[in-house]
Amino acid sequence: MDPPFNEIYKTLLYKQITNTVNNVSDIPFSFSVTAVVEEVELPVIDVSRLIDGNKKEREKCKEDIARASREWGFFQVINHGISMDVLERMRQEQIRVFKEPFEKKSKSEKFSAGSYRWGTPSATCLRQLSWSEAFHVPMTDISDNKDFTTLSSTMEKFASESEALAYMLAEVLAEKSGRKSNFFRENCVRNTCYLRMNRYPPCPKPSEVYGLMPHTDSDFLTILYQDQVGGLQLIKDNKWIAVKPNPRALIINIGDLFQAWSNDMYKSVEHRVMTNPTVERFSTAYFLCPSYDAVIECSSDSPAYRNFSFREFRQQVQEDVKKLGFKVGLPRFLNHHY
Ligand SMILES: C=C1C[C@]23C[C@@]1(O)CC[C@H]2[C@@]12CC[C@H](O)[C@@](C)(C(=O)O1)[C@H]2[C@@H]3C(=O)O
Ligand SMILES: O=C(O)CCC(=O)C(=O)O
Ligand SMILES: [Fe+2]
Repeated sequence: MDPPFNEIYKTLLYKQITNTVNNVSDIPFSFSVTAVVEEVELPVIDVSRLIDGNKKEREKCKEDIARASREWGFFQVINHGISMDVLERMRQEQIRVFKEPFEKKSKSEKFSAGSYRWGTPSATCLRQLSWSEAFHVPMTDISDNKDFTTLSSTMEKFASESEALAYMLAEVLAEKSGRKSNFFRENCVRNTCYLRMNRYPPCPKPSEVYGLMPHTDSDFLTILYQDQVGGLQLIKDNKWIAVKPNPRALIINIGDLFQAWSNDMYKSVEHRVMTNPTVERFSTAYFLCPSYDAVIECSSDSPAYRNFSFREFRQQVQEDVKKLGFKVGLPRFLNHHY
């Protein structure tokens, strides 16, 4: 059974109509989202060259990763080392867990309280509603899980394979920005990372609501495993572009922490997910995060951001989402912010 999306939709639509009648400014939502967007293939990088390639091929691969992270903030990796078997098992377990009744998911004892999310609790207007449900799970919940299930063991396996890829990419990006690459193995240990399982149910009003509202990720980098339905879009050169699914590839995107740590060299790019009227969509994301006490320090003579801990960043994001209905993110931590 789906979460009560229709009810929240009706409530927010009613609010929008009454506001329009009463001339209260609530930006109409008919809508930037339907604007034509180009479908493109993101840069595709064969990362097996980092391990099997000769010196020249390795260097070329590193440069490809760094360039895509500077120019797109997004790229795809193939021959990434995460086995098809683990990916398929992850997807099957995910489909199974979302099939459970809404009441069971929302009171789920599988993971700690608040891991299951649907819609956008803070939404005060239609444009803030996300037509999706997710389990946003801290890895500690999985490693400490005493009742060993196929779900938790599959998540553990998916996470350990993703972790290896995430370290490898983060180390390349550190090296190419002149930073020490051991930072990640020291500060982003297994238990500080997050795994997120997303489900986007079919939506009867696809032109009026997002599957996932525009956001940047609050981590160092994200590894995304999506199905072939499509719907992910990102901003490039001030335009929304749609990502064409590639069955062989995983998507990598730079998060806020890497943008700050690299002093804006690598870009944490806004992205969103569009809904589909008939087909449900699934994706799984692995977020490379440091411990809450880790300090994100820009290395530069003129750092764009002040030093901040991951704890501070998360708390600020949560406070903004609660108070304003959206995440402000990095601009809050700019030096000379006024
Ligand atoms: C309402 C919100 C929660 C969120 C930030 C946002 O403003 C929009 C999307 C949400 C999201 C989705 C991806 C990540 O899980 C997340 C941590 C992020 O960076 O953007 C969450 C944010 C959150 O849950 O705090
Ligand atoms: O489902 C997708 O394609 C993107 C999901 C996403 O952006 C996220 O979970 O942060
Ligand atoms: Fe995201």
